Amino acid sequence: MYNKKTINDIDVKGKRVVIRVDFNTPMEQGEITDDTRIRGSLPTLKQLTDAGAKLVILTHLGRPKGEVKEELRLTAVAQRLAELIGKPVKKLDEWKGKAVTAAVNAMQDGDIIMLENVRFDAGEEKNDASLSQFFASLADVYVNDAFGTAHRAHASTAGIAEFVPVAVSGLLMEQEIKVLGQALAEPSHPYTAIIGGAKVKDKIGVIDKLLDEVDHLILGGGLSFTFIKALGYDIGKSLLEEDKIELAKTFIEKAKAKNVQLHMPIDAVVADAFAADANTEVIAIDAIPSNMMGLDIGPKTAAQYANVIKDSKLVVWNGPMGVFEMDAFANGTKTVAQAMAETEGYTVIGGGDSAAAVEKFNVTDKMNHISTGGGASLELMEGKVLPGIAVLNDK
Ligand SMILES: Nc1ncnc2c1ncn2[C@@H]1O[C@H](COP(=O)(O)OP(=O)(O)O)[C@@H](O)[C@H]1O
Ligand SMILES: O=C(OP(=O)(O)O)[C@H](O)COP(=O)(O)O
Repeated sequence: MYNKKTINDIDVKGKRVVIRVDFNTPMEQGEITDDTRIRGSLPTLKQLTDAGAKLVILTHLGRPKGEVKEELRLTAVAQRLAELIGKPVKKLDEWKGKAVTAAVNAMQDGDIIMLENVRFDAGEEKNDASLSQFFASLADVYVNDAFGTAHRAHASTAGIAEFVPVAVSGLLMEQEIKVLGQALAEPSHPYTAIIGGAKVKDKIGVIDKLLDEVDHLILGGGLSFTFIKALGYDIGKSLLEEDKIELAKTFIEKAKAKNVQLHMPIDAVVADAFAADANTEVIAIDAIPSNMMGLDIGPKTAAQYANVIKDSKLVVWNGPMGVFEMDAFANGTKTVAQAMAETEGYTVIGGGDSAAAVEKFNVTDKMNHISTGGGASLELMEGKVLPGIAVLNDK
């Protein structure tokens, strides 16, 4: 698949190493609720500072869309990293400009600086060349350890590599490519994929490829409502990606043609508001009232899904079954997580929120691989080129 140079192939002593990580951690009211992604890059960061690099860390948090959003500053993230790595992490309030250059120029070997959220700059997601060049001006070496963002061609994940002579992968990136590649190269059967969550636009495309591979496809979470709508049911105020309904219809047909068992919710927990204290009801999927929204799969659906998972030899899960962050809508995700913990099949979880769910339900240790990337792991499975990996130097 990929055979990229890593930090083990280079000497970093005294060098300015700009490293892109994915510290897009789930947060609630300014507090980090799951630090899996920070812990995931610790081995890379430790190895680099222990070797005497001057580490300049870049990451995004959330989707601020090119504007400074106070609640998406990296203060809490830098603080958590400092605790975990046991060294000071100097967090800057800017991501570019003279103050950043001056701070980097003043670094000693082994120092760590984190720049402010790179998505505060509109140039980041546009892969703007001048922003890439600015990031590159801070670097003797570029390292990409942001597997979770490797499917994005942004200034800090891809553009920068064009302007730095040495661009290598971090240890997390290397590990993710290896483990996912091995699990999916010759999948064991029955092979089950579970797709849920809220990023419908990003994730629906992978279903096409999955239908060529899997025996069972389980749909849940916000994504499933576009399919339920495609079947002709009323979904009330549930999450809908209107312009993907036709695509969903083609996938339902393809599943039939390919003899793939497509599992969709038969019941749902509906609510009158997107809130922890909303009025809720468990209802059959063909009876969602027009003023309610589906925020979790129902208990009958969850039990069915658990049975399929238990009989599978390989299960790949991306995207929660409901709004598990709120207890009223957590049961579907919890049942699926527990079934994943109990199955004898090989289990792969992908995505920041899915990893957080597994952690919340205390079954992290029971999973075979928890990928830090949701969309990225799906695109890797689809066989797409991931720009954040493609730009790195070959061995
Ligand atoms: N029925 C639903 N309606 C709205 N949001 C949902 C629903 N089910 C799940 N979600 C939300 O989806 C989010 C995770 O989606 P996504 O980012 O696609 O997953 P991941 O981070 O694991 O890749 C969670 O925060 C969860 O609250
Ligand atoms: O959380 C992420 O992806 P994921 O939800 O697919 O796991 C990554 O940080 C990428 O974020 P993005 O989907 O806003 O580009």
